[in-house]
Amino acid sequence: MTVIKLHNITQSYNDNKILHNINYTFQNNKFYTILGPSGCGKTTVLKLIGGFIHPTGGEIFFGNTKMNGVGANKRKVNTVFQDYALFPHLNVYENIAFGLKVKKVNKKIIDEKVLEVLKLTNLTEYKYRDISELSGGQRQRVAIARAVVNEPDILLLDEPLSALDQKLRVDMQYELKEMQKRLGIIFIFVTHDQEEALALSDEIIVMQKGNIVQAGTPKDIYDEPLNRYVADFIGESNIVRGTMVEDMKVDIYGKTYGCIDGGINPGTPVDVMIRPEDIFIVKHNEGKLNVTVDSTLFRGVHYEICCIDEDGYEWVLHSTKNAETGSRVSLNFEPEDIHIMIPGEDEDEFNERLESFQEEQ
Ligand SMILES: Nc1ncnc2c1ncn2[C@@H]1O[C@H](COP(=O)(O)OP(=O)(O)OP(=O)(O)O)[C@@H](O)[C@H]1O
Repeated sequence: MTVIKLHNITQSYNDNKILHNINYTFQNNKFYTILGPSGCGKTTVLKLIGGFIHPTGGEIFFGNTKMNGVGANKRKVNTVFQDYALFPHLNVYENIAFGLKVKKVNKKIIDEKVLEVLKLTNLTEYKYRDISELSGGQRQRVAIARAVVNEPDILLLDEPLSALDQKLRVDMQYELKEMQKRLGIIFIFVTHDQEEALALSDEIIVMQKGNIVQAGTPKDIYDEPLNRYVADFIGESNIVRGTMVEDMKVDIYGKTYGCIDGGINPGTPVDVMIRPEDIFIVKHNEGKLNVTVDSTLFRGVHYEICCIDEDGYEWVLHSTKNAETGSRVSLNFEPEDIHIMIPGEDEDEFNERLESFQEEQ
């Protein structure tokens, strides 16, 4: 059983520190997504696991074996890159068989293995097609087939769906998830697309400026983001300033609301998050907050309704029913849907939480 352990990993390029003390353990047979904005260090983590670069500090283990200094060709890891890097002069079969031929694997075994991955990736009927005659999604599948034919323990996927249109992207997401289950190996997928991360992952790792800020199941991260940065990155949210009044009571813009969080000193400034789908419209004066409907947008599965409260603050909610612009209504939300977060701007507090999170890993 392969487990990848990153222990106190740092990475610098020319004295420029890119990764700061990364600690994380990847378990076997799980789909991981590394999520974060451009330049936060996602690809650098993949390159370290793939053995394309070696860490400036810290240790990488595969199981009990220390992998620092072990080259990419000595690891049971394969990578699917954003641009697929297929051989344009070879057909589908030849592209997939290439690595096995180089290793001088017996022709009959190559044939068996290629046929098996063609089936796995739904490419059997395209076996002898030239790469130039394939769609983007089919090329993507060839790249994956070529990566898995060597039976790696770990598959690294660096933004592999970014070149596909939206519909194809969603289809490929289903296929990738299915493939990971069938192969039973570790998939580590890099993206800056939060919807993709939520749909695909068993675990999401959120990165910011070379640090892991939060890691957990999609539901954990969506429901309980550690701070404003994570909440903003994952899903849509109303994030407002508040102050803890006492356990299970928070002040938002001068009004006190019940919440389910405790253990934070009264008077502590906090960020408060309420997801748009957790806010409901009721009759004027009958809810927690009187507002005027400012604008509405039809988003297909729901209406996105923007309201302004009596103090001029904006609240966005999602509803299957539309509301009339200019109408005066009231908003309701439950105490368990008020999520309290420590403000990200408070550096000391933030670093303390970051350290305790990293220690837990
Ligand atoms: N070989 C290198 N030499 C110097 N700096 C590098 C090198 N490779 C990456 N960097 C820098 O390291 C930082 C992290 O890069 P990385 O590619 O890991 O980010 P990323 O999160 O994958 O970004 P993207 O989503 O844009 O691919 C960036 O600031 C990048 O400029």
